[in-house]
Amino acid sequence: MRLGGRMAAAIEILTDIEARRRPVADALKDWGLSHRFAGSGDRAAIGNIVYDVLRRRRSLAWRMEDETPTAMVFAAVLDSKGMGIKDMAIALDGDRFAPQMPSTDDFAAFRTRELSAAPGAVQADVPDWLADRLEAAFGEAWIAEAAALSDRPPLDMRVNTLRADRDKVAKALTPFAATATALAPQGLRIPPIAGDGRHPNVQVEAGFQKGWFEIQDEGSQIVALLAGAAPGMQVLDFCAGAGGKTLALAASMENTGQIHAYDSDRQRLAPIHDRLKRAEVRNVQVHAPRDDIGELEGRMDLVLVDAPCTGTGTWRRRPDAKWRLAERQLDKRLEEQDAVLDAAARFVKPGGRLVYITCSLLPEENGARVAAFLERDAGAEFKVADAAGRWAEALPEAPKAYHASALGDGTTLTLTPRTTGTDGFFFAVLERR
Ligand SMILES: C[S@@+](CC[C@H](N)C(=O)[O-])C[C@H]1O[C@@H](n2cnc3c(N)ncnc32)[C@H](O)[C@@H]1O
Repeated sequence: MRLGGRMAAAIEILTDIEARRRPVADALKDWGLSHRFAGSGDRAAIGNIVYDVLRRRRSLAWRMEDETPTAMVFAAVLDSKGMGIKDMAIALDGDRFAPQMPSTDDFAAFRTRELSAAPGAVQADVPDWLADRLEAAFGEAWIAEAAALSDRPPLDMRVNTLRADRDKVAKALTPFAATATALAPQGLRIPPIAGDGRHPNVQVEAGFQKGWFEIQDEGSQIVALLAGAAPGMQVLDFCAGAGGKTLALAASMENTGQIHAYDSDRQRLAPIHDRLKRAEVRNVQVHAPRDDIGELEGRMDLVLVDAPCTGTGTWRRRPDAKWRLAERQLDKRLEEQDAVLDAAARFVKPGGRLVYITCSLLPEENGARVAAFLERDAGAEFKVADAAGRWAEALPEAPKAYHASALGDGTTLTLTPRTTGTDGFFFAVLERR
């Protein structure tokens, strides 16, 4: 397919997403199934256009003064290819599959408007209702912080030190030019895709099948490391889900001690079994949702709460979620976060730690939930520890790229694409007296 056909396909898919409120991955898959002539290069290029538009739909629409999929696709392709309007006209000339090129007048706004003149939420590419919250989180830098959530993401992997080391995995991944991550000691990164390509499917590599590495964002690797799981500990991963953090904790514990992996949703927990097997993790006991784990109460050195959240920190990878997020969903998440913190805290032994993590950047889901927990903690059994100090211990070589905030007696950390080059994460540690 030529550029015009790819753009037309992207317009069709975006129209479908909008009309039927479909998840982007489903819409792309369906398009692929009904257009089998399209090769993998075409699909990758079309997917990039669709994702680029979804990441920046507000700013693209503002610059075009037109929020139709056609206008946004033209603007996104001009940007990503660094192309002028004339060059675009030449590229589409004679291509019978190309969409109708907007007229010179239609491009008037695009040629003259400066994004810096747009309202903050447009520059930041976020829904209006989130602007105040992001400003509360990042102050003057909020627009730059939010805009960085619209960049294309890298592909990060965590080397499983139970099976391999970073040099060995980097060598096995030589064709993909994976390089060491800047902060996480066991991370490898394939940079964001420039142009039309796509990241390799590293899960078909022999090294992946042998459990040498997992796909895990560098931010997720860092917060798992900061949790401070050490060999011989008793650990409860209370929101284990598919086990991304569980696997990282098991490696930190060198397969010793015991991790109890629990989740209230059987479906989400399901993939953990295969992943544990592949990674040769032997210190994890998986507890199904209805299992009684009462006997673990008051006995854990470390309880990890990787809480259900709005996922605003992962918008680079899930841009459609940005536009679907509604205030009532945020409210629901806040209730779940309070419930999960209260439920998990019971398992921490005196002198043990309760770690609270989200992949959101909204203050209500982060510091405010920890503060609310402390208020409910009538006996003042828990206190906030110094998360910035934990970073210095766990990552002595790494620059202190995070945002730190004071809370109670301690500090909490926020990682963002702009500062740490990772997905957005929040990290707090509470110590039980
Ligand atoms: C952010 S995800 C966990 C991701 C996982 N830790 C990982 O690293 O792959 C949050 C999880 O919390 C679980 N969850 C929500 N409410 C819960 C509750 N009350 N008790 C336990 N788990 C809960 C959800 O089912 C979901 O799997």
